[in-house]
Amino acid sequence: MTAAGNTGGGSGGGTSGSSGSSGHPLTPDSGVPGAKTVLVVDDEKNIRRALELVLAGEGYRVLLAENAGQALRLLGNPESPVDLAIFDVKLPDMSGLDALERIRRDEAIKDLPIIVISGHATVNDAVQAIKLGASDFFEKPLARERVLVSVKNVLEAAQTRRALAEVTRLQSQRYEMIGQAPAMGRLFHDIEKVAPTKAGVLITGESGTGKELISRAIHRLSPRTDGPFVKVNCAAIPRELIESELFGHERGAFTGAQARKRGFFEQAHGGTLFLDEIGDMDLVAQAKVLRALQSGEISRVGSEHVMHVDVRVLAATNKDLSKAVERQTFREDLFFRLNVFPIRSPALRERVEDIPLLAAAFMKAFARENGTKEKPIDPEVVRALIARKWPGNVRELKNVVERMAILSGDRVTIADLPEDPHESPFGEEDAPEPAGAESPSILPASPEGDHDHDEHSPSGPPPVPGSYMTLREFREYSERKYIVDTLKLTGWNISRTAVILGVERTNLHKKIRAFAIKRGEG
Ligand SMILES: Nc1ncnc2c1ncn2[C@@H]1O[C@H](COP(=O)(O)OP(=O)(O)OP(=O)(O)O)[C@@H](O)[C@H]1O
Repeated sequence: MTAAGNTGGGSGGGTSGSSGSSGHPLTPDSGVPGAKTVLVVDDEKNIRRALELVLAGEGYRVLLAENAGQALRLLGNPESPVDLAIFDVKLPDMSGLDALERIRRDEAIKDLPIIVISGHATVNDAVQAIKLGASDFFEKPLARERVLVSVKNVLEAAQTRRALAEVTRLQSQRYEMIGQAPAMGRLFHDIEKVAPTKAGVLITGESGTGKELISRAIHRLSPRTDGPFVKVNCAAIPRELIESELFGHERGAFTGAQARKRGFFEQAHGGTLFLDEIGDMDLVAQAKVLRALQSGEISRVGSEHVMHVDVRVLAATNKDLSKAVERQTFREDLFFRLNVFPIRSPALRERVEDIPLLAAAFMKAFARENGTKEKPIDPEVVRALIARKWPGNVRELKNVVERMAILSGDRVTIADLPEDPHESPFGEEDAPEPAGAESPSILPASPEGDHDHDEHSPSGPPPVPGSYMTLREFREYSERKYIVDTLKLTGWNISRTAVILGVERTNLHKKIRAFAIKRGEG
């Protein structure tokens, strides 16, 4: 299809379906149930008309606008939601890119998928469009197949994003935790299985990975949900007080015991007791906890009276308790009692694909809690967040997002990102890989200097407007550069790079081979 080949009647600001263009092989059909609505914004009547025919012929409902103002009015109409917009760059009242920027700032339509088209594309336009989150960019004359494939792909991707967002919403509600990574799927599965039982659960994982949230989810989804949830931080209680804190005391039981006190076991009766940092509990207290768990009976310090308590105990630690058992600083019998059902809370670096979701959720929560406007986070920032190593895990990510929410202007840009305090002074290449993370794997470097790059090869010099590069060459150049930049950002780690780029690892390997990317280049 070329615009020049189509003439005729599409008037600006209308809906298709009435156009009976003679000679076109496909019949426009706006009456398909559930048809997706595409808004075409172009000041050239021929282009509007041509796109209308092609899209309506495939069963899309088509809206037309001849300038940005008209388009924004149509997009603002909640009665007639638009699923995808195709914007020309050059419009009479405002550039299509400025309109795109406006859309991205409008809460109601900010996620609208947009394809940008241009009659005289410059490299800058293409870069700007992609930066503003355009899903595709192509130049006129428009090829029919190219348009249809792009529209179909963009709509499908948007549908997948929406489905994922819905799953996230439901999961966040059920578990009050966010996570789409396979490791989180396994975790949610374990929570579902163990919650209805009375089994002891030992939750292990690094600091800030969500161990407390897991224990709360288990309690909430258990038959004890209406009972109390009592959290005890074993590391924070002085050794000489732990017994009276756990089991309570009678008035005058020891110096300073001025009133009778109920202990945590008693408070948790009918509910759940969460013993956090259990690895820090000393051996004397461990023996008492074990006895309470075995018999279900406790006595307050200074009392002979035995009380029966019905408590489910969950425990968490960021230490390796089996090692503590070997060193005899943790009782083996208590370890087995607690560890009936072990759950491991995955580190953030094992689920980097969750970082965009978590960052967006923390931004939303921060705005809600502080009564401020939710600020969009630039994709560049999200990519940089994914590339970090996060020894402090989700807690650290949350702190960074909140800090950026405070410091940034209207939107969070890369300038708002605080320096990474854990950055290796030796540079990313030499930085040690965290345990469990994949070691950098990249294709073997080809011998130095064995690639002759012609001026417009994808790895050639950076293009500037006027360098007479075709759009295809520009696309390849940009794609290659982006892959190399992302590899650098992740310390040449293929898995993380693949996650950031949203491609399969095997696909990334293919691209690396196709573009002859060498480890460490750039
Ligand atoms: N999957 C998640 N979704 C949303 N927020 C999370 C998630 N995991 C952790 N957080 C948030 O990160 C912070 C730390 O979580 P939490 O206290 O549960 O971690 P922890 O493993 O118990 O930490 P510690 O070992 O230091 O006690 C909290 O603010 C929590 O809300």
